[in-house]
Amino acid sequence: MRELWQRYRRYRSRFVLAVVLSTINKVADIVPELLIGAAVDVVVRGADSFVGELLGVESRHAQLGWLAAINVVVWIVESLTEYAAAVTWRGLAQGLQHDLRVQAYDHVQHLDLGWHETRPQGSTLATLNDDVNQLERLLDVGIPAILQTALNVVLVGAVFAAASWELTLYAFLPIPLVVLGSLVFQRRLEPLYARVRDAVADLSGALGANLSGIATIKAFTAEDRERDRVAGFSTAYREANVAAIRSSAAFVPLVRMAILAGFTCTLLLGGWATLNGDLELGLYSVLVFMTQRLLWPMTAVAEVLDLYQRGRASTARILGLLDEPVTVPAGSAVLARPVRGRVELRGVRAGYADGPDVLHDIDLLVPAGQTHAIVGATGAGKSSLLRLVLRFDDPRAGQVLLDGTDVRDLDWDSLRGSMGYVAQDVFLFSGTIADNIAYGRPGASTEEVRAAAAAAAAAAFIEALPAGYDTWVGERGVTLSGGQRQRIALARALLRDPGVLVLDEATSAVDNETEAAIQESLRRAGERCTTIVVAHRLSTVRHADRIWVLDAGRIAEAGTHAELVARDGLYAALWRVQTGEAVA
Ligand SMILES: Nc1ncnc2c1ncn2[C@@H]1O[C@H](COP(=O)(O)OP(=O)(O)OP(=O)(O)O)[C@@H](O)[C@H]1O
Repeated sequence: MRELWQRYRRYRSRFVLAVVLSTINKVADIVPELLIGAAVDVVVRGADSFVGELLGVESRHAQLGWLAAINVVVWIVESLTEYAAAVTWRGLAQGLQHDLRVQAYDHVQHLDLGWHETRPQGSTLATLNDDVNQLERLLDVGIPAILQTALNVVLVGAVFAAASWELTLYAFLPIPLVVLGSLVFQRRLEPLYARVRDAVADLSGALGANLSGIATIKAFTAEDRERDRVAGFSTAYREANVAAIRSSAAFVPLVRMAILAGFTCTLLLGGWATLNGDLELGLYSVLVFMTQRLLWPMTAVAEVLDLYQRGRASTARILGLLDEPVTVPAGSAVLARPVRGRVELRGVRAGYADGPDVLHDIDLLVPAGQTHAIVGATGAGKSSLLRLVLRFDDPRAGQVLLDGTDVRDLDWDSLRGSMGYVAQDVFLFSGTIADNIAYGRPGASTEEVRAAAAAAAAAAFIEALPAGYDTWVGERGVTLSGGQRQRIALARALLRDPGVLVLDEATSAVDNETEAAIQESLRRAGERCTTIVVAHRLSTVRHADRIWVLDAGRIAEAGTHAELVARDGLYAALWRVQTGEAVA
């Protein structure tokens, strides 16, 4: 909470305003009870009553009239401040939750790809959604309730103290008990709620993953198994909640017993004091009412505590997410545009997390404007190499350079802004085909989008669709075939007019004829940009200026297609297998 207070300074004034409004509201809320006492006092003591002496009015009727008038004013003030306080607290809660969510999301976007790959998506989603909502509830309901309870104690305490020190002592007797109980419960509840939050993250993680993999689940008739697995996570969530509820629910009866003691003392001792003439009847009635007002809200303390603990656990998770370090931070160097597109890897060694090296001693140069291919067996490290060029990861040793500058020194706009990338598994956003192509360069004209589609050999199939470029494609482009999606992704990359085009199996799902068409337009586009292609199908890359053959993370050989075939090494063997000249 302290961290929130420090991070979000701009909300402080609104917070203070909300506190002031709630305070006025609480004062106005207590006054009518004082007025009851004053009314009793008027009826019993007439001209000598407190109100009569205060206002200098003798008639009981007139005194009661004054009380009624004051009552009306107080009620109006109470209603207005109630409204204003609610709007302010809610505005604060909404504003803060919005800021936190957007900030946390933005931070998550900047976390390196490795972080995303090792953390279940659902868990991040749970933090961005549920945890932020939980915090909103704490600010919206919890904090005002805590404040109201505290104000209650202070204001009612003041009235009691003015009336009788003895009674104050008895009426307030339960409060230390309640506070002590709260502290004990809070300590017990904290780990329970942390468990609830973890359980909900696991549950959404499983749900998210299963929905993404629904086709696989169906294909393996794993529906029952998956239902049981989700049920397992749901059970863990339920049990975590039940444990927390059991503890927090035990709190209310404890508070009730404490209240009973306080109330009985005020009722009895106050009554006896009134009978003995030590306490005015009006004051006695006020005190009895006030004890109720003081003590009953204490039963809600448990609920508020509940909210507070949940809110705290959630806040810890959100702030934890915000504190995740960005391990691949942007540099600040800016490249002159247009970039030339010279890509070089010098003595690069790379791997993932704590795992072994997957690339060793890579020295590779792609001169500006050339098309180079990277081939090799599956798992040889081709995609890992491309990831270094895009700087999704940093190498463990060595350097990756673009136009002679270490990519670690470049700002994202210079580095990724000058690259066009088509990933192995294409991701299309929910939107039209035109939107998806234009994603490569927001603000591109319709003509430019169409030209890019033509260059990716996608124009014909798009125009044959009933809605053409306005065809809606789902989040994963589910309404399109694999080859169609690849071509849209290619158009999206080409529209950027990139200095370096990075293609990871970008045409693996299209037929030979379409691939030939794409090759042709890439050759034309390639005149302007450097192209780095990863492909299994060697016919895709045979015209490349240079082909690098990776074997178990090392460069085994390099050269043109003709050179490599003549060399009769690894590439030649692969080529023979693929062209059917050799039987593997
Ligand atoms: N995100 C990752 N985290 C950890 N290890 C990874 C990750 N991606 C790849 N690897 C490992 O790195 C090695 C090289 O994988 P990479 O994907 O670069 O190979 P590839 O040549 O592109 O294979 P393919 O042709 O099958 O796409 C493999 O042993 C793989 O297990």
